[in-house]
Amino acid sequence: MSDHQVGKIKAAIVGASGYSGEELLRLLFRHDQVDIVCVTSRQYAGRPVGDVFPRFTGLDLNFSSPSIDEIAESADVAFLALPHGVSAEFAIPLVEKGVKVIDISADFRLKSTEKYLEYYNAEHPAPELLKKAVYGAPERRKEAIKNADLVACPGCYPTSITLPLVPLLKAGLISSEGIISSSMSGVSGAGRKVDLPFIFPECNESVRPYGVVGHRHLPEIEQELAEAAGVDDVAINFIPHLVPTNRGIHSTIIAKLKDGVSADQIREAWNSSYADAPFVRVLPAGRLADTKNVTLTNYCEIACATDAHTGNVILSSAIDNLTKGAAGQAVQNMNIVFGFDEKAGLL
Ligand SMILES: NC(=O)C1=CN([C@@H]2O[C@H](COP(=O)(O)OP(=O)(O)OC[C@H]3O[C@@H](n4cnc5c(N)ncnc54)[C@H](OP(=O)(O)O)[C@@H]3O)[C@@H](O)[C@H]2O)C=CC1
Ligand SMILES: CC(=O)N[C@@H](CCC(=O)OP(=O)(O)O)C(=O)O
Repeated sequence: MSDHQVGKIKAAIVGASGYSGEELLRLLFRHDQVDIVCVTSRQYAGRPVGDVFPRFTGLDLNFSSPSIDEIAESADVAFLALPHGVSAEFAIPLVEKGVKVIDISADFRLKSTEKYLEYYNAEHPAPELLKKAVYGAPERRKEAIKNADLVACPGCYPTSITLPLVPLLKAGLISSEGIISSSMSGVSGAGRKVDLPFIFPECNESVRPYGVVGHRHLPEIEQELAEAAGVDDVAINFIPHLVPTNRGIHSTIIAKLKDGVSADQIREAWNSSYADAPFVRVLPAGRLADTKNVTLTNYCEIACATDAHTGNVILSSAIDNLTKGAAGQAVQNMNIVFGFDEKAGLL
């Protein structure tokens, strides 16, 4: 038994005043094996957490703005809930100082530095560290995550798209060509900031696509699908939409079925791939996924319908973008890294 299985670990939440940070607070406060020792925010440093998030009123914890050395001295694990680019600045020294890093940003998700430059308009800040980072999809990388010093948590849209598609590509039930995902996200996906297109009157009573060509999640999704299909490249259409809800992502994915493949075979492939995946819920025939059934949970529900008319399968998946799409998956990864029950703090 490792030391961590007998005692509590100390966690820092870096970027705790944002939406992913708030969700980490909610989940880690109720985690029996974790003590939150440090919650960072530049703008709210010195103020009680309950001042900024009234639902935490009464908790004896203040925001602070410590140096990276101070974070490393106080914590066994650091969750980075920071904008991409900034996250790497923290990850590099923290990993060097032996702190386990669970990064929620996009900085270490892409294996290709060329793709990072193309989609994030910046040279990758730490190509050497990128080689050590493990893409933290617990359903397919659990063994690698166990030994990781740096876990790159998958993006929210990519989580909702890869969970239904990967087992089907691996089993050769669908073609890797011509996949389309039309996905919808609640407004918290854009972060906790004041920005005109995201204020209430602009989003309410509105459904709008954005980033329909070349969204920054595209190379991440394609990287994971190509690996599953066992090919060098996969090209998909990914069409995100902003919808007037606070939380939740729904993806409707269309893929070409291989000859003779039935909906039952699709569900069988999912059930067998996800037999040991506590947070994937395969829905029975006749049901499709619904964000309201996963809100504030770490579940991803997946469902399918086959269409004999076109020979396509229509996949439907739903997650809470802040839980399975961000903080919940991060806690799931922390549980795996430290040898805790994968579900701890998440049910
Ligand atoms: N929202 C979502 O649904 C998802 C978000 N993510 C990713 O998680 C990360 C956080 O996202 P989200 O919670 O939405 O973001 P928010 O904008 O809500 O919060 C960002 C946090 O980072 C802190 N911060 C910003 N700039 C700096 C800086 N230069 N130095 C130190 N701290 C800084 C802010 O605190 P302060 O300004 O007070 O210092 C704040 O706590 C991003 O990389 C995002 O892409 C991933 C999956 C889903
Ligand atoms: C609604 C909205 O704006 N969503 C964000 C994605 C959410 C997010 O932060 O993406 P990561 O998972 O990469 O961190 C976007 O489209 O860029």
